[in-house]
Amino acid sequence: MSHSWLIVPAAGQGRRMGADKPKQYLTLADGQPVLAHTLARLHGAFPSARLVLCLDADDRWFSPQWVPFTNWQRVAGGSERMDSVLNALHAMTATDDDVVMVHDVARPCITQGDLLALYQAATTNPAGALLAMPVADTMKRADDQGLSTRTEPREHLWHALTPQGFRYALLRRALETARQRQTVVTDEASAVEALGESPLLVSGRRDNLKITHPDDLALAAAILAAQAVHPSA
Ligand SMILES: Nc1ccn([C@@H]2O[C@H](COP(=O)(O)OP(=O)(O)OP(=O)(O)O)[C@@H](O)[C@H]2O)c(=O)n1
Ligand SMILES: C[C@](O)(CO)[C@H](O)COP(=O)(O)O
Repeated sequence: MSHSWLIVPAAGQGRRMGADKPKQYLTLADGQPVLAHTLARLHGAFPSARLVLCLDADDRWFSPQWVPFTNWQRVAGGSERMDSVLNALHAMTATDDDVVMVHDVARPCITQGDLLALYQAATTNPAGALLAMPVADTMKRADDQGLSTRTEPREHLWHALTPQGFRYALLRRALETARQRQTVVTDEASAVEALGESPLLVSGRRDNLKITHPDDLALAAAILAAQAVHPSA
């Protein structure tokens, strides 16, 4: 019997946020931290999935009260995001064909529609799938002084988002290969592409914000409020 798995990398320090605690523990709305909102969204779409939560070994802010899943485990994060995800893969009792979706804890505005669309694509495409956003702005290449030196072609250029979903065996092989090659990848799809596979890009909502910089917190709160009024907007 195959199972669905969710890996949530939540072991980051939030350096770019510059707060007094990791950004996943900053209060977002309803007095709940970012982490609680993200896990609630994932649970709403996949209530029976198995959750593997990657937390820093020295995390002193986490509380299990924020985990709505019945079947879940925590694993220690690693030095890079990919190490945290690999630690999760090594701790899972998954079978090769289980579908594994990886979603940043820093993306609390993810919607049920996008989650289900990604799951469907990851299940039907052997090379997996990732939520992504076609680039809508003109893209500039800067020099070290911040001067625009070139405009990059934006045809077929996408912003990679999360979740990204793959069969367990492929994802584990891809990240272990990246580690053996001493390559640091910033998303799972990069590692799968390096094997010569082509994951499917699934066009996702533009409000699937990754909370990264200080002004992202208020923006994420505004998105959640707007989604509450217009759920399918
Ligand atoms: N060693 C790491 C680094 C990051 N992450 C997680 O990966 C996601 C995306 O990373 P990012 O937005 O860069 O978060 P941080 O690493 O916390 O941010 P920063 O780079 O500003 O420190 C986040 O949910 C973060 O918690 C992780 O689990 N393990
Ligand atoms: C996985 C990701 O969110 C896709 O855009 C992104 O690569 C994470 O990058 P970060 O530097 O770890 O935030």
